[in-house]
Amino acid sequence: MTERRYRVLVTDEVDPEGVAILRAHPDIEVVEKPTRPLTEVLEEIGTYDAFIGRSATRVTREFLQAGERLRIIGRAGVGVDNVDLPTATELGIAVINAPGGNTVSVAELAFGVLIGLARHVPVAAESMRAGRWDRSKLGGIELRGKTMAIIGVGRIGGEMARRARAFGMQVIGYDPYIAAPRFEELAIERVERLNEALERADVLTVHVPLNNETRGMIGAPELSRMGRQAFVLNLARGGVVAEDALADALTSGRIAGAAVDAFDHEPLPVDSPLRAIPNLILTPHLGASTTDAQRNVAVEACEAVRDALVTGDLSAAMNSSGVGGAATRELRPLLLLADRLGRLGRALVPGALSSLEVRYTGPRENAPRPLLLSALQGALRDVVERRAINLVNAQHVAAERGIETAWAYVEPRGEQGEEIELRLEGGERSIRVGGALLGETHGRIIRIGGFRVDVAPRGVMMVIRNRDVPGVIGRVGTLLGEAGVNIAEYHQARLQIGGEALAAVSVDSRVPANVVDALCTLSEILEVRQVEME
Ligand SMILES: NC(=O)c1ccc[n+]([C@@H]2O[C@H](COP(=O)([O-])OP(=O)(O)OC[C@H]3O[C@@H](n4cnc5c(N)ncnc54)[C@H](O)[C@@H]3O)[C@@H](O)[C@H]2O)c1
Ligand SMILES: O=C(O)CC[C@@H](O)C(=O)O
Repeated sequence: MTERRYRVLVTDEVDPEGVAILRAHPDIEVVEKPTRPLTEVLEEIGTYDAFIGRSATRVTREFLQAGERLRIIGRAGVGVDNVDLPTATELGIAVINAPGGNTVSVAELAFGVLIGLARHVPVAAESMRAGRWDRSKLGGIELRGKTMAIIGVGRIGGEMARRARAFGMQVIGYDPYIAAPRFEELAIERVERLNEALERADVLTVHVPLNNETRGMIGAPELSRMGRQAFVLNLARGGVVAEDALADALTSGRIAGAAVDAFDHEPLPVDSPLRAIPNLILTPHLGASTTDAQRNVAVEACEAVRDALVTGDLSAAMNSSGVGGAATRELRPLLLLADRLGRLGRALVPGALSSLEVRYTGPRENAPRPLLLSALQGALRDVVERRAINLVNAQHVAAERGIETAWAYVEPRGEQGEEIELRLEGGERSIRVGGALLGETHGRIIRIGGFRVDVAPRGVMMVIRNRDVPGVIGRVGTLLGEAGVNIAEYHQARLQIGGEALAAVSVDSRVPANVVDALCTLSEILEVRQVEME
């Protein structure tokens, strides 16, 4: 059997339908293991190119550093609070999650536990199992007419709003990062202050990611603003609602009930005081645990990891500095051209690079930033030791080396096509190199310094500065021919007759050092550089 190129470790019981997508690819070898302690994973993670898991495995700095070959972390789910994102970005490891696949499952469970609280379903079921008939003790309330306050009006928050309206509830929402039209579309009354949401809520439900801003956002002071009739739902992450404060509010009767699906420490310790509170419904992080959601997120994550590994498509990566999304796929020919221009410019500015600027002219206003990253990727590809440079860590690597970066967008004039210009500075030198896109797919190098050229960025490119005297092209051609180097394109440009000239020569293989030396000894040659374009 031929060896497969990429090894992927899959753990945490990712749905088989997703894993089958990886197995079906001839270049991918899949190893599936159950969830294990970190120490065991660390022993072998160095042999894998990608890892896919759910929330149970913590992808720490140590994990990422031990993964010497790791290029992709796939998360079959939404929250990536179990992944050390800054370290992944620093090391150029793309983090890909599966947003959206489990949204409805979480919202449905939230309504399940909410009705459970409103109608005492768990207590009633337990009392029946115990042989009792507690009908008079278990009177509930309707949801109709009550106010649901949604904290975080993203995907799950939006589905909560739709369901709440179907129940005849009033819906208010707090999310400072979401623009007004989404509130209008979901018929959610927007509140500007968290306190207003707390004071008006009969049901408070949190659907925010766990981060420094949201950790503990519902603590004792917030709970004290709520009505005694209120329910609190946390199906987001442990820590968004402070567990101790929630326990106090429930046991003191400050609020009527709560449901929690995600905890500070998972699994929840056996002796956790939360387990003993009667008006608290606990579920063991079940929000996404439906066959539908698991299939959706597994397929989404595995497809994206396969594409990232095999084709280098990082458009689904959440840490590719804003380069994610379908738009990136459209930008591919431009990204490739920017990378090649970065390589070319770098070869012409020896020594440490101090700045790189990108100017893009064309119709795509979103292009300059990704093009800058791609140009950096090309320019810095030899400076990162152990790891490859890519769109994920390009900006980080540049900042680490003190390289100033900038980009600019220029509106095209008339029939002008798409063009990229890079300006690189380092040591005593600075250079402008330019390229254009032909027919939306093929990049050409069109400018090197002050010279207009027209050559495809392929194979190996030689940039030869020479004096404009007769016979140079012949002599260069002869030396290359004698060395068995085939010339694909030769573009000679000059600024004035008899002045300085420049040749952009595309060749099919690298030119041996002794041939470059021989070229440099020709009296009319001023400088020879070669750049690997592939
Ligand atoms: N229980 C589960 O099994 C389960 C499953 C899926 C997701 N989750 C959790 O639910 C969270 C939400 O998922 P989603 O898909 O809706 O994410 P999302 O990114 O679509 O929505 C999150 C929303 O929170 C908002 N937000 C961020 N910080 C905020 C703040 N300080 N105040 C108010 N709003 C803020 C954002 O603007 C965004 O609209 C995830 O981050 C994850 O942690 C849990
Ligand atoms: O691993 C799981 O299934 C839970 C995932 C869920 O919390 C998420 O953030 O998507």
